[in-house]
Amino acid sequence: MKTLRYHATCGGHHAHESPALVFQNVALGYPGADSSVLSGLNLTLDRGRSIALLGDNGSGKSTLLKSIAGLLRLRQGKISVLGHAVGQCHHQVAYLPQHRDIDWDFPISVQRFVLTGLYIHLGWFRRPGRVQRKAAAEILDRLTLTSLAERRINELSGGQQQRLLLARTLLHGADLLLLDEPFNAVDAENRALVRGVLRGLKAEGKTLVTATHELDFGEDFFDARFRLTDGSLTEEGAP
Ligand SMILES: Nc1ncnc2c1ncn2[C@@H]1O[C@H](COP(=O)(O)OP(=O)(O)OP(=O)(O)O)[C@@H](O)[C@H]1O
Repeated sequence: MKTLRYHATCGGHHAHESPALVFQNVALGYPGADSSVLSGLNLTLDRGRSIALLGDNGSGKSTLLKSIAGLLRLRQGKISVLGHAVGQCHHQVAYLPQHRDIDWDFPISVQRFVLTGLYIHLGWFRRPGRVQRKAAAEILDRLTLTSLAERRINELSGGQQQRLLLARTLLHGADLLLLDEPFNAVDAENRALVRGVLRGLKAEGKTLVTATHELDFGEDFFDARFRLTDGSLTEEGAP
């Protein structure tokens, strides 16, 4: 699968040498709420690594991913993403939201939905060109969605919609991928497919942060596992 490359990067001389992620004493929460969901977060993640975020419902996995994606204002501390302040590197950071966070009744076809993965590169008004359409078609094919390309997104099953979210995330062509439960509603047959795609990303040297309930990825997929409990983050198995 070919990855699209864009001139617009959040480069800078030393940016490519910096870790994928650095959290320094970060606290996260929502406007209007007195208490933070997570606090005292410290983490350094090197490029090319793949980590799991584990934790019960409501423990803050999505909140943590949203903060890295620049969707949540920090209450305290600092997050650096690929050597830049959080929110400055959207070209290189792709976020796969939870299935429930998407308005599936929005009237858009599968094909057009996938192409929204290019929004950050094209803006609202530039149309995708031939190369980009070809890349989108390849990704749909890889996720066995080609036959559904003209369908409305609300005509898909939950598992097909989940693969569609992954397709859009892949088209973004980012170096850092934030995946919020990418196996949600994916059936057994397609699990192998999704697993293969994620393994491919890892082999390409992408950095992956995956919120998951299940360790359905195979033994060696994650380089480290972090658990969110009682508002803090601890590495499992770390001394
Ligand atoms: N938009 C919001 N406004 C206020 N509070 C929120 C918002 N989104 C999440 N929360 C709260 O933040 C806490 C963490 O939620 P979050 O969705 O990050 O957990 P999670 O670990 O991803 O859970 P799940 O496994 O159910 O997806 C919960 O107490 C939740 O109620």
